[in-house]
Amino acid sequence: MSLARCTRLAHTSIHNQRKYHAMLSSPSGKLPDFVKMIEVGPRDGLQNEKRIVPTNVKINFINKLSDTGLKVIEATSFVSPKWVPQMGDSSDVYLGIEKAPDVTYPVLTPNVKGLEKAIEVGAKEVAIFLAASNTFSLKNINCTMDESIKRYSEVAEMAVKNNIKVRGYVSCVCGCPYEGHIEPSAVSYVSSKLASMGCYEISLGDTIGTGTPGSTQAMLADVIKHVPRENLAVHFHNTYGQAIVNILVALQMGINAVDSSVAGLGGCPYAKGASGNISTEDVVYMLHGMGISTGIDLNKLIDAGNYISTYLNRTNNSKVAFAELTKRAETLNVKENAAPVATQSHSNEDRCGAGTPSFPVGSSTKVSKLQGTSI
Ligand SMILES: CC(C)(COP(=O)([O-])OP(=O)([O-])OC[C@H]1O[C@@H](n2cnc3c(N)ncnc32)[C@H](O)[C@@H]1OP(=O)([O-])[O-])[C@@H](O)C(=O)NCCC(=O)NCCSC(=O)C[C@@](C)(O)CC(=O)[O-]
Repeated sequence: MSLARCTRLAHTSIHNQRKYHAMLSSPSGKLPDFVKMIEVGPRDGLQNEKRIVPTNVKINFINKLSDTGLKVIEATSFVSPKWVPQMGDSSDVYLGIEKAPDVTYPVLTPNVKGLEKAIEVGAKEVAIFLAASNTFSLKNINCTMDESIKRYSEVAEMAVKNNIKVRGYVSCVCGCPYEGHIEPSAVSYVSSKLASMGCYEISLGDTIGTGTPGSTQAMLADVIKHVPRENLAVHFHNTYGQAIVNILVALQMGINAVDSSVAGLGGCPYAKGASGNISTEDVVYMLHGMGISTGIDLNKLIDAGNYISTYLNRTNNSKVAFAELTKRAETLNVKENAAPVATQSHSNEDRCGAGTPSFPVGSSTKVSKLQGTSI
């Protein structure tokens, strides 16, 4: 995306974007000029949904995301449907999506069985997921950290033999829902293991969103001693509203890959109380406003987030999408016909509660009128 277009969407002049870019570059390094966004909405975003989302809705959602300029979209997970029923249609979803040639569609594989299924449908990239907490590991994948390292070594080896790229996740990098504080050294230990298994990128997951700029910096400073920052990504849930500032800290520390979820969808079924990921729209808005390009069309991203929020009948948890959709509604003068605009909610209870309105409340005609309106 051109700098001029970034400017229009970010409401900031090019002059100011350059100024902010220079000002916010930390003493230890310059802010990146480009950030790779990894969209995890179709997997992390939907896995916690109690009501099964129809396969065709998942496919439409991913197809819309493929048209936004995103280069990485985590499509689904080949986990046990007994553990995560929402992902039970992973093969149909993967086979049903239109795969853009310049986009990769990684899938989660918790064991060899999952990898075999991923190979069957022709997946080119898989993700394996370790935790920096033993208790979380037991709750999430039914084995200890040590057992999971052994299990994933087999998965990674088999993937590499099949020319499949492997991405790694570490959960609980800033805290565990069961054990509380997690030492940065535990995160570094697990990250090093993933690197030695051949993961080309390791995504550091603040699963329950308790990290602050301080704990994020301490954790990253330790991990960077063991794994090159070029091979790291960050993955923040926004439970405590800290995700966007934690991402800025990560960028200042030289990390240039960020996971996020449109409309702030998400949550881990085995991390009670954890809310959605930071919304992709909010991250992209911040990045463009600082003169950092992403290649993403923010308008199309908002449309994709609006599509899935409307389907789920949920409040759109992206502040940026909410603001821009409100503006679109005003421009189209449809406001008087719509029910009151939903207030933003960030609690998991609200997100899961039936009847929480998405934006805007009203007929699908009104919603579709708002799609694609330029900002
Ligand atoms: C790992 C297991 C399978 C162990 O679960 P288990 O019960 O110990 O496994 P099992 O081998 O005893 O198998 C149990 C049943 O599941 C079947 N099964 C077994 N594996 C598969 C498979 N791959 N695909 C389909 N079916 C499978 C297997 O065939 C068997 O079926 P049965 O014989 O009873 O009919 C299970 O615990 C599991 O699937 N866990 C995944 C949980 C999950 O998806 N969590 C969310 C993703 S992680 C996350 O969100 C965090 C992250 C990545 O976003 C970063 C962050 O924010 O922290």
